[in-house]
Amino acid sequence: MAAAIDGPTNPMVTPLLTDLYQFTMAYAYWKSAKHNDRAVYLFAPLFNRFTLSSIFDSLNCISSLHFHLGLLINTTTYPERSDRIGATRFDLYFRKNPFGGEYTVFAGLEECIKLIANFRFTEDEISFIQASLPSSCEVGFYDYLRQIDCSDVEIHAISEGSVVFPKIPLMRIEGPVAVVQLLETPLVNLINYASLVATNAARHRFVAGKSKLLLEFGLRRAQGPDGGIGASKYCYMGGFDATSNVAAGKLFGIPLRGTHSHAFVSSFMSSDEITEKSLKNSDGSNVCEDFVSLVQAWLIKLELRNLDMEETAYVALSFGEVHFWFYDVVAMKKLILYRLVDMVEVEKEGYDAFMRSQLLGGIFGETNQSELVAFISYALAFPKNFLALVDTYDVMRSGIPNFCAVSLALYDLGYKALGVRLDSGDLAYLSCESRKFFQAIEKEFKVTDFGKTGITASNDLNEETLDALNKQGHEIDAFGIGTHLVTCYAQPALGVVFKLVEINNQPRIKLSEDVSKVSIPCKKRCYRLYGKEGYPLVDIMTGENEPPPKVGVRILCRHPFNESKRAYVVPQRVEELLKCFWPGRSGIYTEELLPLKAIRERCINQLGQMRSDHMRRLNPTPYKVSVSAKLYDFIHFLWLNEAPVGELQ
Ligand SMILES: Nc1ncnc2c1ncn2[C@@H]1O[C@H](COP(=O)(O)OP(=O)(O)OP(=O)(O)O)[C@@H](O)[C@H]1O
Ligand SMILES: O=P(O)(O)OC[C@H]1O[C@H](OP(=O)(O)OP(=O)(O)O)[C@H](O)[C@@H]1O
Ligand SMILES: O=C(O)c1cccnc1
Ligand SMILES: [Mg+2]
Repeated sequence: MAAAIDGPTNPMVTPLLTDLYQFTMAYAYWKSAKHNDRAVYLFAPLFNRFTLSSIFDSLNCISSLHFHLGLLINTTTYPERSDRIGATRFDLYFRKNPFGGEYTVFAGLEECIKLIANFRFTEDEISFIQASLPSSCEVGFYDYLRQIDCSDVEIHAISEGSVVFPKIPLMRIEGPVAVVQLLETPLVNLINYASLVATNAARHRFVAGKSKLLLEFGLRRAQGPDGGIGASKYCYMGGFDATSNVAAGKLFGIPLRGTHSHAFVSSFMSSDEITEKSLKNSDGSNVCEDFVSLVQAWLIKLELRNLDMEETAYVALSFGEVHFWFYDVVAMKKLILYRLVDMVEVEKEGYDAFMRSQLLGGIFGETNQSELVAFISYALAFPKNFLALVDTYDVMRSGIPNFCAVSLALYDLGYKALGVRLDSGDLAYLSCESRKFFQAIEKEFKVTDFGKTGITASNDLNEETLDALNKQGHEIDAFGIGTHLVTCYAQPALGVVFKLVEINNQPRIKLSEDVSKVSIPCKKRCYRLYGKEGYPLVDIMTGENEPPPKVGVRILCRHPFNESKRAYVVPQRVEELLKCFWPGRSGIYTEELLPLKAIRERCINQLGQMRSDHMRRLNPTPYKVSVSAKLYDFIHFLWLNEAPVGELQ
């Protein structure tokens, strides 16, 4: 048995986190002594014995002997153990890939194992169940609940972070029927959103491209605290690089990233608010006593860069130690001059022209001074990590020049600014314009790599907008994505289901008018078959005791429900999908629960291995999910035997 496993991340995940009907069913199982029922209940009055026995001889889902005998062997109860003769088996799977895609990322397994490993009722919980069930329920049931745990339950599952497909069991849960029944709701709950949001993240990653930094910014818009924490964990698993969610950073070690908000920018009004203006050089060798003036000086220099150098008067300004010669003052606007005038000594010969120019206006004056002050304050607080939100007033007329002035001043002191965030407007256009501005500065002022200054974009981004941005061409390096990502706006739930596939070794099938809802019975083995080029070709389910597919040996893979769909596959690699993650009392080898980072790597690798036509957004090719010929025959035999024959009158 594995070492002690912590409880679920969310303390609300307890044995009570289930639907009432699981308790009423558990009571009814208990009342009819079926909760631990170990009978070999082999009864197939409608079955064609000859056919069934020949199918089962090889499939071995049920001992063929019993069918030869055609016996109803009556109930024998082994109340203390579930694994004597038979077991109850449920498959947890989904029927359709989300978001119109053809793949899903399996997530949430670790939390399931944490629940199972710690599954015990407290006295308080038992009292509550007792108060919630009809008073006619016998007290012996509560004694039964008192002693149950999951030591008799076995979990086989696909590794978390794997790319998975409809109908293939993600988990097989075996154990006493009453206990496993209680697990249905929490397990489905733990897998559903986790897999959905991990898939959503993977899809956003696919559109954004490998080289982009993806930041999950969804906490404020997530569906409650658990939605927010889960989103951060599973978006990271699905390929995001970092989160803004601090609690998730602490809980799971996810890298934290962030910028600042519009409120920070608009909270500043004047440079008087900056009381400490000094900033040390990055190497600590020197101190710039007035970083504010240095920035102001750079702003003026930047503005001049845009002006016609031939024109008008000559002015020389000096700000303390720093001297600038302006060949054009026409574009100087009132605002900035008013702000500067007390700091500026205008040399005699240029004075008149300088004052005249105040009235003329121009590009320079467009920058918003309170925004500049906000940027300066942020840079003084984080000189090594300066990143500015540049769309509070006007991106190109204010935010970008202000950012550049601050960054260039930082550069003078040996720091390199991280970049800007755009949070409104045409993100493609603004990113391209910003990039041009950065490149022009690199060229003109010989600032190494300034052209590569980072551009982060946010604002209601989703797969579609990422795709549109790609088509238009953009210069964005990082995307901050919230609402659409974490709420799974495009599809709010993944239809994960939990279906009984075998009880006491007897296969069960759930029929439906809708063929896609027919369950695949029996304890199964599942394999992924890889082709010559290294891509996964098909997933195949077989009966538990069928020989596994072999490398280089042709195997017939059949669509589980469509007779005409089948293909021979010669696998170059065979991977068994279901592994034991909770051995119950068998104590056999259990897969380790890997750290989140390792699961993320698995996820990224597996997504990278998929053939591109399965991954594309528009009309992706369905990945083939199949059954062996024997399992196919068995499913259909069982189907015919379970479905009543209609009568026409
Ligand atoms: N180039 C683009 N192509 C396609 N969609 C874009 C592009 N640029 C931005 N978008 C998207 O267009 C939408 C614009 O949102 P909205 O209409 O709220 O405007 P806004 O720029 O946010 O304005 P506001 O100043 O009111 O915040 C967002 O979802 C954004 O992601
Ligand atoms: O747009 P999302 O994908 O949800 O990304 C997160 C958003 O959250 C913040 O907005 P804020 O809460 O300030 O609201 P607003 O931008 O809608 O005004 C941020 O500026 C992003 O725009
Ligand atoms: O850090 C950010 O920029 C951020 C964080 C959460 C939401 N929006 C933006
Ligand atoms: Mg926004």
